[in-house]
Parts: sequence; C-alpha cells; structure tokens
Amino acid sequence: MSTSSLRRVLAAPARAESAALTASGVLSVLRVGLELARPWPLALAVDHALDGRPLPAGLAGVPPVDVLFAAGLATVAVSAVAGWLDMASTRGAERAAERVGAQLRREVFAHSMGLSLRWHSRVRSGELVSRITSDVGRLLDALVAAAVGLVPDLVAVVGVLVVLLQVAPGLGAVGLVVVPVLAVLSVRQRRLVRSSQVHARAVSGALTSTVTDLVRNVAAVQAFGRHDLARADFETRNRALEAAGVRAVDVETGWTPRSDVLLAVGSGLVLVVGGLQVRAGLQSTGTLLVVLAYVRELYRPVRGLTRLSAVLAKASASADRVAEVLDSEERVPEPAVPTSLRAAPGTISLRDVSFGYDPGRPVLAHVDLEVAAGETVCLLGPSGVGKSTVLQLVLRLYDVDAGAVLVDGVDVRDHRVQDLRDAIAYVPQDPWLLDGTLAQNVAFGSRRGTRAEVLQACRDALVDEFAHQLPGGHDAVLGEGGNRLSGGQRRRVALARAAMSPARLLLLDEPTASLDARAAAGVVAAIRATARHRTTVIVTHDPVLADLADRTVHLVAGPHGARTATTHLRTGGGEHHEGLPPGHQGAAEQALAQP
Ligand SMILES: Nc1ncnc2c1ncn2[C@@H]1O[C@H](COP(=O)(O)OP(=O)(O)OP(=O)(O)O)[C@@H](O)[C@H]1O
Repeated sequence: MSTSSLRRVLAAPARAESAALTASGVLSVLRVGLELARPWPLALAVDHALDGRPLPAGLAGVPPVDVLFAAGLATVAVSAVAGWLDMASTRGAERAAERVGAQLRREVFAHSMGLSLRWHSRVRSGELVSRITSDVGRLLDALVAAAVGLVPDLVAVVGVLVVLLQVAPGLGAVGLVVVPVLAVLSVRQRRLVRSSQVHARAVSGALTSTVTDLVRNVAAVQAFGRHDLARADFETRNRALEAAGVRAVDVETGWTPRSDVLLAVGSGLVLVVGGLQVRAGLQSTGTLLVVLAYVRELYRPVRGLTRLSAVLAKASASADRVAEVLDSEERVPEPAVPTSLRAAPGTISLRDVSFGYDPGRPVLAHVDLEVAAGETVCLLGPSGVGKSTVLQLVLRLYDVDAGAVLVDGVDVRDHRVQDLRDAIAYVPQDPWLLDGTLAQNVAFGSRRGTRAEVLQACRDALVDEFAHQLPGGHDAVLGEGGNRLSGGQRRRVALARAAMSPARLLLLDEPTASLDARAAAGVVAAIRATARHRTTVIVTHDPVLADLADRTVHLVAGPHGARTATTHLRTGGGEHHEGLPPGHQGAAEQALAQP
C-alpha cells in the first residue's frame, strides 16, 4: 500500500506541475555535477603548485603561484554557482509543491463533501481536518525532497563511484566495501520509520478530533465547570501523541550514527591502504586526497537518500490516510438513467420503509406515508421515534434498507441527487449556520437568489425583528455555527433560508422550537404563506403548528422500529389546498400503515 498510495494520491495533481518539478530536478543534478568537481582545484594545487609535479598538457608552463590562485578562484566559483543552483531548484520545487498541495486539498475536500452521512458519522470531523491539512503537508515535504534530492543524490552516488573507480580503481573499491551493508540497513530502517509514522499519524488524528470536539463544546465545559474532564481527555491524547512522536524521532535519528560510522569505516580503510601505497610510491598524495575527498563526498548524498527514505516513509503513512478518503465510494449513488422531476408541487410517499443507522438497530420498520401534492402533513410522535429520520430519507441523506421513498411517484433513487435536493427546502432541527453574514446564510437556500429576495425572506421569517439590531444589519457576521445568535434567532434564519428557496417540497423539523409564543405565531404565519404552493411535512410537538396541517400522522414505537399508526384529518385550522387531488380528504382518514 505504501508507495502505491503515494503514487495514487500525488500522481494526478503532480502531473500538472511536472515541468516545474523536472526543472528543479535538472538544476539539482547540475548542482551535484558542480559539487563533484569541487575536489579538483585542491588536487591541482597540492600536486602541481606545492609538490612540483608537471601540469597536464593543456596547462604546461603556467606558473605554480598562478595555479594556486586559479585553484582558489575555482573553489569560490564552484561554491557560488552550486549555492545558486541549490536555491533555484529548492524554490522551484517548493512552489510547485504548494500548488500540488492546494489541488490535493481541493480534491480531498470536494470528495469528502460528497460522501454519505454514514461515512461522516464514522470518521470524526477532526480526523478529516487533520488529513486535509497536516497529512497533505507531509506529502508536500516528500514531493519537494524527492524533486530536489532523489535524482541528484542518486546521480551524486553513481558519479562518485564512477570517478573513484577511474581515478584509483583499487583504492576506490576499498572505500566502497561499506556500500552494500548501508543499502541493506537503510531498507530495514525505512520499514521501521514507516511503521512508527503510521502509528504517530493515527494518534495525531485522534488528538485533533478530541480538540475539535472540546473546542466546539467549550460552553458546556465552562457551564458545568468540567475543565478537569476536558483537560484529562486532552491529556490522554496529548500524552499518546508525545509518546508516539518521541518514538518516531528515536527511530528516525537512531540511524544517523550507524550510517556515519559505516561511511567513516570506508574513509579509514582508504586512509590506511592509500597511505601505505603513497609510502610505497605506488600512489601520489594528491590522488589519495582526491579519493579521500570523494569517499567523504559520499556522506552527503547517502545521508540525503537516507533522509529522503525517512521522509517518504512518513509521507506514505500520510498517503494511506489521504487515499482512504479519496478511495471511499460511500456516496449516495446516482441512477444510471435519471427521471426528471416535475416543476409543480410534488407528492411524497413512503412505501413499506425499513431503515436503521446501524445494522441490527432498526429505527423505522414497515412505515407507510402518503403526502399529496400541495398538502401539509404534521408528523407527530414521541422523542427518538424516527420523525427526523423520515425527513432525512426523503432528502436521501440516507438510503432505505427496504421499501421505497417516492417523490412525484418515482423512487428517490431514480432522481438525480442534485435535482432531488434542489426540489426540497429543509429546515433541520439544529439549524446549520455557516460562519458568514446573515444575508449569506439566508442566500444559501437558493442558487439564484437576489439581494431583494434575501431581504423579503428575512421579513417573512421575522428575521428583521433582530437583524436591525445586529452590527452590520443583514451583513452582520454570525460566527462559527451562527454562535452570535440566540437559538430562536438561528431557527428564524434557517426558516428564511427555506422561505427564499424555490423548492416545491418543504420539510420542517421542529420549526418553532425555542421561539416564544409571539415569534412562533409569526413564523407559523410565514410558513402558511410559503407552504401555500408547496407540499409540506412538518415534524413538531407544537399544537399551534399542528393546527396548520391538513393531516397529522403519528409515528409510534414498535418492537422492531417505528411505524406510522394513525392519521387524523384536521378540521379546525387545516386548509383545503388547491393542489389536493379530488377525494383526497377521505383518503386522509384511513389508516396509512397496515401492521
Ligand atoms: N446519525 C445517527 N446515527 C445513529 N443513530 C441515530 C442517528 N440519528 C438518529 N439516530 C437514532 O435514530 C432514532 C430516531 O432518531 P430521530 O432523530 O429520527 O428521532 P425523532 O423522532 O426526530 O426524535 P426527536 O423528537 O427527539 O427529535 C433515535 O433512536 C436516535 O438515537
């Protein structure tokens, strides 16, 4: 899974940056080439300017002092150009990696937004945040390290080997006896680093989840004075991460002295064997110095490759976590041949529906419900019986386990998901508000809503009663989750959102909860207005709201999940909607569910 998930995750976004990444690689190879030339000025100076050996044919006759100056200048020039190449290649790779990171975050985020609520309830939100931010960050570190390190370091190692074997084959071979041992040990090291990183990443994700949860519930922590519990929860995760981090660092750094000692053994062997050869007149001092310099020159790329291997091991642990999100197909499936939804108010039906969030824990069993076009139905029942669940099945936030939910007489699984959602305005029990302005939150209810429509919806849902007192009025920022508003104000914003939606099916979950009697009456009036041309299902415990409905349907708990039991026609407050089919009221009186 390791390298394959790295490839799986990075291949597509990195392809767009392949030119920039290749350019960085080429600049790095040039830098390595220059660095390979670094020992030569030293050899020239020692052998020809100091030891008086004859210069190579092309340089014959150059005075020794000039050779010394030229060697000094060449040393500076090589370092300056190598430094510039280093900067240019690293900058190019890091910029490209930032763009790859932005694209990858975009992909993971977009994919996760389409995954089913079952998936989201399993993977905690902090975990997802940690994968989109810090795991992607680690992948970018690996991308930069590979672009500027992998090829150049390999080129450097091969280059040093070739030069060594050409300059002094016997002496070079002595210095290289340690290389196979290094290779075997570094493969083992990579495995150790990877497994310690897999654990550290999992523990880090768990800490992020706990912190996200505690911060979101800071009001509860303070209200109950349970800082002790919050600190203990945090501390358990924090200590686990500390331990995992320390272990990962130990595993990673433990390698350095071993590789350094092995390389030093190579240098030591060359010094002893080469020194004996110089004493015997079989080798020049300059050549010995060059061979020693090249063996030492191996340190850097070998260390670089080891570090790269650790970075790749870390990144592959992160790539597994990112790939797990991208590879998840747990989304609401689209039909092969979608059926179009009509533009007029539609019907809603549940036919023998059974459903449970978790296997073996049914919530609804054999539920039947018919809502005619333009009708308003109130869904009543004890807490936890499954009323909100019915609304979520109509929205297709979840798919039924058995039976079918139909809109306009067509199974919701045969509608395009987006068409279905566009056809429904939903006010959930806990209004989902975003950290934007009041107007932005209301406009969320419609793709094409104008400012005038937003203001009208705010008037209809009595948002204006408090909007004018907010700093900035309709453009006031509501805070995370709308936390600068009261519960009742949040609910009115959610209602305004539904009021401005052009959808022809309206699903309201406890729309008057946390409103005082006066505000509830106002909202009820607004709902009557918006519900006139829509098919509406209202979940409520509020008798005033129940009076709005054409019918009330009771959901009662049974031994194997809830089922609809009785249905009542409203005679007092209910209206006869024009959209009701002829004879519908008689149908409304009959029991909908057959036990
Ligand atoms: N996301 C979920 N995962 C697992 N179980 C859930 C989930 N949401 C709801 N449930 C369970 O499903 C059952 C029905 O919940 P639902 O919210 O539909 O009830 P309700 O009738 O709307 O209750 P209330 O009147 O209190 O809002 C409950 O037992 C609840 O514990």
